Amino acid sequence: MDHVKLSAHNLNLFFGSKQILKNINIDFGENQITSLIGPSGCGKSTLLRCFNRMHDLSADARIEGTIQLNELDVYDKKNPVTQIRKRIGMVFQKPNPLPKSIYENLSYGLNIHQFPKDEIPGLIESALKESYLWDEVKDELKKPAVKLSGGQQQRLCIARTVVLRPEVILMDEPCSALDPISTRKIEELILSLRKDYTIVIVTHNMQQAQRISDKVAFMYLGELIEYDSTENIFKNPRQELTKNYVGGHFG
Ligand SMILES: Nc1ncnc2c1ncn2[C@@H]1O[C@H](COP(=O)(O)OP(=O)(O)OP(=O)(O)O)[C@@H](O)[C@H]1O
Repeated sequence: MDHVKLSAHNLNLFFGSKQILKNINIDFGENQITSLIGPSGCGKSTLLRCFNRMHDLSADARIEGTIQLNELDVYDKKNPVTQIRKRIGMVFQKPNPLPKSIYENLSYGLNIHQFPKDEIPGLIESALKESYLWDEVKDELKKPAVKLSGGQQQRLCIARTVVLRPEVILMDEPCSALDPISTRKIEELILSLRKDYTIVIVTHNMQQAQRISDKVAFMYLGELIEYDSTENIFKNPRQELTKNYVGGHFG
């Protein structure tokens, strides 16, 4: 791996007394797409949410171990969570645009982070182009975002993340609410974003994992069982559990 962008070391997570993540160690390479796969409830989303401190407000969540973004200790209380989330953005399962216009969905974060006012229109245009949405919305930027189709809303949510120029984008099953055509569009978009961002994506869709990822991490019951190139995970897994899962024998 050329350059490690994001990593977890000896990561344990407990909800109350129940241990959900067990000693996770993983390095994500810069400008790589990594899929997290595994049966329902194995902890994929919980792990993803650790990377940008989404558990901060869950009173019953306890995290041990470290997460690093380059040299930065993500859980060092000196680092405000808003800054962490600017650098490590997130896209959720269901498109969740703000109940505002298309334009305001993008200007919102830029204003919070005090980007210069005169740069905002240009940044919004670039983010919409980068997210394959510009041509469809350029003449109706004042339209309420909720009036877009589901697939367009998800591309808007991706644009809302990239407009802040993050380093990492976390995606939690971003296509699960979409039809096959919208899904393909988002997959193409994810592939095109790889040149600028490091992407970690939770997916249930094995074909999707094969189509878009450089590396795949297979989790089972809170443990990271195997982490390797996409080709090795699907064609030549080292672990019996991985083989059974990607072979469709359980999950
Ligand atoms: N806030 C919470 N409080 C307590 N338990 C939780 C909480 N969030 C998740 N869990 C539990 O943690 C475990 C892992 O859940 P998680 O959503 O990470 O799994 P997953 O692999 O992403 O599953 P799926 O593929 O179904 O989304 C499950 O047993 C779940 O019930």
